[in-house]
Amino acid sequence: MPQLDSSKNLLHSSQPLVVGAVSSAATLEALASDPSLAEGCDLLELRLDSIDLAPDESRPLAQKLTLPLLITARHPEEGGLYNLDATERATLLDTHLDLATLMDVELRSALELEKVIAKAKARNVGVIGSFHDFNATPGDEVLRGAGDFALQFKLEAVKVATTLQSPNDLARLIQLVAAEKRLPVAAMGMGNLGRASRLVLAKCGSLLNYGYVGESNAPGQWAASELKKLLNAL
Ligand SMILES: O=C1C[C@@](O)(C(=O)O)C[C@@H](O)[C@@H]1O
Repeated sequence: MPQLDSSKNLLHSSQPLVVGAVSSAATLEALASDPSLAEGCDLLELRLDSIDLAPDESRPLAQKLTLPLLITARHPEEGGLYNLDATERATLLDTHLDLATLMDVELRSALELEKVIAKAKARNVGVIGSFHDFNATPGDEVLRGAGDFALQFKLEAVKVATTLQSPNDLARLIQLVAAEKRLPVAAMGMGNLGRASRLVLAKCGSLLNYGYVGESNAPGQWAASELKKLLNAL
């Protein structure tokens, strides 16, 4: 069920949204036959790199999903599986674009993926520029620079996922979401403070807040259904 909601509606939601990350073929198959597994999710992220199905296998499953879809084919240096090069990632994105409401590309790939980004924009698929650091949280100039890059490439939102090594790192992510007024921002921590960070950041202005459906694919995630319950309770 393609493009269930417009990207503008999602990206300008006044409420924090819960994104359910789908990272295996088994979970995609399970969701296609039982939509209730997506309980608590406002949208689903298809991690096309790690789902590891050919487009003619993944598309019919994705077509059965009943929530707006965010498509991602992650760069290997930012957590992507199977060492996919830019051409392979662009093909995965391109072959699922008609089913997507949002698309995630790493800021570092904005140039090499410019054709699929242009195609997404022409279809009103909102493009999120992302940055991931599985070791640390970089300095404030780098964190703020992510937004500058996203604006430079005319992307619709920016997302930052970093590993928190201290409460001060979390404070800096909170400052980032609170201060970024130019475009929608999503921020989340990984590591020991990851779970706490995802609650606080969602309440402080992070638009897209990732949990998992099926199996976790990042350190510090909540199950998406639990994340939604906790955010509602806070
Ligand atoms: O970039 C992100 C965020 C994430 O890594 C997380 O930390 O929850 C999960 C990924 O699937 C997604 O693409």
